[in-house]
Amino acid sequence: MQHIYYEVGSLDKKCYEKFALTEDILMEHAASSIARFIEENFEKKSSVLIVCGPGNNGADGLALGRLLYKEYEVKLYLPFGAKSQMAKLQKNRVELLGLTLHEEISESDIVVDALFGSGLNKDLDETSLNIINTLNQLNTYKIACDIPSGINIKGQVNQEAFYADTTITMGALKVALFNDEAKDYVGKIEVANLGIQRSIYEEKTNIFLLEKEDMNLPLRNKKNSHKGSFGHLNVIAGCKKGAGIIAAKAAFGFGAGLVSVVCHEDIDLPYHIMQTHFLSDNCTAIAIGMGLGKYETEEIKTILAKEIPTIIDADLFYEEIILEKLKSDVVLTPHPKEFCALLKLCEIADISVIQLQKDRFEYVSKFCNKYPKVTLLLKGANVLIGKDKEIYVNSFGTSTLSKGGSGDVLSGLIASLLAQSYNSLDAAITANLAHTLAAKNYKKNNYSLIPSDLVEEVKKL
Ligand SMILES: NC(=O)C1=CN([C@@H]2O[C@H](COP(=O)(O)OP(=O)(O)OC[C@H]3O[C@@H](n4cnc5c(N)ncnc54)[C@H](O)[C@@H]3O)[C@@H](O)[C@H]2O)[C@@H](O)CC1
Ligand SMILES: Nc1ncnc2c1ncn2[C@@H]1O[C@H](COP(=O)(O)OP(=O)(O)O)[C@@H](O)[C@H]1O
Ligand SMILES: [K+]
Repeated sequence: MQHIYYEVGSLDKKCYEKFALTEDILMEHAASSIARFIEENFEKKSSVLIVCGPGNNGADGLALGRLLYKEYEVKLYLPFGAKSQMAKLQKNRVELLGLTLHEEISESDIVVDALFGSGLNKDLDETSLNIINTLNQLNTYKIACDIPSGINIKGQVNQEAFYADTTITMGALKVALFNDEAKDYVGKIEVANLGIQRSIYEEKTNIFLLEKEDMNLPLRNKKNSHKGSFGHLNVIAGCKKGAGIIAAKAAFGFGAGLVSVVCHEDIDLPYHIMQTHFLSDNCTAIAIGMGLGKYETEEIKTILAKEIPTIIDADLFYEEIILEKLKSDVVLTPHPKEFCALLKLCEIADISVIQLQKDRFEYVSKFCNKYPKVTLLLKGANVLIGKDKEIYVNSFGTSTLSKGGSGDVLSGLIASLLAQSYNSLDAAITANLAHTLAAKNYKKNNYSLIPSDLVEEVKKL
């Protein structure tokens, strides 16, 4: 797991005050990291266009130009001149070196966007917008310095932003890089060391980026076992029975010893999945909500009142009957529209999906502050898993998963781990990693995935 921060100003301050490092030293390291990336990936003499803004992001770009000068064909473009102290200092240095400034954008092998970084604090004016649009049209390798210009500190893209192939971010990972709106722009993310090791630069945080190593698959080590050793999941199937069946199949493939679908009407199920009309006596986890539609309220209430590990999905996020359950340890897996309905139901906020997507981290925090026992998994391009004060980010997902039924597979995977006695947070983290990594491993075209393909890939992890 890596740390993620809302802002790194306080970490920079620690460097100045505690380690007597200066802004100049930090900046030199920031620029060196980008220079190293270019030297490792591009031949000498390649042309590098560096677009520098008026503040310290631009100053990073100017310092980079100085570091590459002579070995590479450096083209510095400063559309707004140098305004911050550091930008003026760096501009003076490049001028003393004999570097001339360019007056316009031209085709180059590499483009470095050092226009705006964490200081973007207002809408882009026409000139900046034109620059970003022109850069985006260039057919070259694109590197963003710290953060693609046009993305603000919350990760919102309110007009347009620079489409980076790689973002080299300074010091530590920032929340802004992981908002869904930023995902198409950031490309591959690398962290630049600012003069001390990252482990010293960083402080305690409540936000974490999940890595493959955080996935703890339900591998079986015990030899003396039987099916009952791996739990019995009950999936409650409603009017859209397919959803429950997909979840049940995913759960079985992910290790639950027994899986039953609870349904009043007779349904066609694979032979290894059982049907029952009521909850099983030995049930160790419940999955409810997917494809539920209208269901007998009293019956749902009775099921939710059971002290059995439960995952709630889909249709139930619109129903008041879940409110009582939110006081307990339960897993919720809403997509953005369902989460908006839930926020309203809980009287936390009455917002649109667009508003939610602008501030995903904030609303997950608000919800988890109010319901600290709940494990909340907010679906999206980057999934956020919130529990009490902590948020875990999974950025492995791809649009391969944008298909009906993908969410049902995820519910099944989480439910399977709950049935196998994982705690709620561990179940959500491992199942979500498995879900996204399975989709990543899928080799056919990225438009073609169906739920059963996803389950097959999960089996191969
Ligand atoms: N603080 C530090 O120690 C370090 C900072 N570094 C760099 O410094 C950057 C932050 O620098 P700054 O705080 O100077 O901020 P920026 O350089 O990101 O932007 C601030 C400048 O842009 C202008 N501006 C903001 N929004 C605008 C808009 N929409 N249209 C036109 N102009 C706009 C502001 O008026 C100001 O002149 C980081 O992103 C990083 O690249 C790095 O050098 C590493 C060390
Ligand atoms: N573009 C994307 N990038 C990453 N993950 C995605 C993307 N689109 C969808 N997903 C994932 O696919 C799943 C879709 O779930 P959901 O919308 O509930 O589907 P359904 O209810 O039809 O099964 C979620 O886990 C979501 O995070
Ligand atoms: K930038």
